[in-house]
Amino acid sequence: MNYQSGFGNQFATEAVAGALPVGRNSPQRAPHGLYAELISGSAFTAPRAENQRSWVYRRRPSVVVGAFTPLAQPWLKTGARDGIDTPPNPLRWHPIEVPAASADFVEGLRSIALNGDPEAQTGMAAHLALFNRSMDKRAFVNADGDLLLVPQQGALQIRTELGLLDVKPGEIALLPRGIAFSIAVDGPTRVYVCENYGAAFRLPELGPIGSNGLANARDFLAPVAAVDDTTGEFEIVKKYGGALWRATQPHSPFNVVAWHGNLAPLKYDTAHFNTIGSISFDHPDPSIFTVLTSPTDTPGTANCDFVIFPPRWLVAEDTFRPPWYHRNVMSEFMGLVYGQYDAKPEGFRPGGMSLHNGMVPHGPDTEAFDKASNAPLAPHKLDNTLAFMFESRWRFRLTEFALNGGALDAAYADCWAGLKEAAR
Ligand SMILES: O=C(O)Cc1cc(O)ccc1O
Ligand SMILES: [Fe+2]
Repeated sequence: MNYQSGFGNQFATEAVAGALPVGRNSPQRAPHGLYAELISGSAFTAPRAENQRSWVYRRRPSVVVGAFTPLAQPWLKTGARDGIDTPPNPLRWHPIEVPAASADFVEGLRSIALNGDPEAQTGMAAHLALFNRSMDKRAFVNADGDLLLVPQQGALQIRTELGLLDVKPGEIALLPRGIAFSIAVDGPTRVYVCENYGAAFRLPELGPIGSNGLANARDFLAPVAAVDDTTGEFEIVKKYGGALWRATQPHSPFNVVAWHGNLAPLKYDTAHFNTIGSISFDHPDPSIFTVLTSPTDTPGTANCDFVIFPPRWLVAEDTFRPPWYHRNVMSEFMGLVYGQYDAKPEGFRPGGMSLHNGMVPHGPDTEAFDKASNAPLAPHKLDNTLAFMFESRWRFRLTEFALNGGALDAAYADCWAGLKEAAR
């Protein structure tokens, strides 16, 4: 696979020599008779640092498509309005198996936790995608939000309008809103999905960390142009205002021969994350593990932070090293790609999920507490592990599927029952 590197870079790529106009975006006649089309990911007048747009040069413009009609997908929910009243308990789910019945990415989406409202361009959703079939002559366009895919089981071959991305567990994909894509898989596949209705994800500020560290811009990879010249009818599935719609068109939507700009799908390998931690004492706030952030208008208060807990050394002296007991104003949806999470060594399983909504107390289970309270404080490597968190300023409301679909761990709170009262 061939990629171009750099978060937010101004990329330029052509699958056919000479297809990209030089020195202008919209010549009177684009090269090779292609159509020039602009896709903007920010308001025209957004500040330069946040301005995102790409020019695509395609065999036919996207406007050549039939009328959209409703498409039922009863498991896919949108915004706080589609959630149900959610108890202020710590919540955890066992891994949900990929059903044997044939399903592609769109059919396999199962919404779990919701907040905000895409009409107001605020909030996010956490979904699972449980599927086993490749999308065939079918593309998905999400106009409601950007998608952040965190594959947990099975690799993804993603074809987008701008080219191809191969993404396997341990890596993530960021698919901007409004850009068509299609996903091919080899077998049963489980993906955690963050649908971000708010401001586009960006790299966090580094403050005193300096000019390097955490996720480095150059490790984000964008595709090169890869035109799909297959003929015949294509189905376009569009998520628009919380509903799915379908239309057909007589050609592939992946008919882009060349493109340039900084609005692009990206992949990132979390193995490249430069993890920073305490080299003196105390367990730091998990914000040091932020890979990407979707800010709100309130400084430092994210619509969504994507945070990872990667392999790392623990060396802090006279310190309880796992997370402390806490309750936070922010809401925390977590998943586990592989290995063990130090606060919950047994009950939180790869493919599982947890939700600790704003001001819901949580922290290490009894086993983790006892172990960490008595462990010799030699340097210790937390290895072969990758947990992550979608952290939001907005409380999550669960779907009926999440709360009553059978995967909820009814005994979760028991993991703290063994914590003894301190002597009086
Ligand atoms: O609750 C969790 O497991 C996530 C988390 C991890 C951490 O190291 C500190 C705070 C926090 O919310
Ligand atoms: Fe937490």
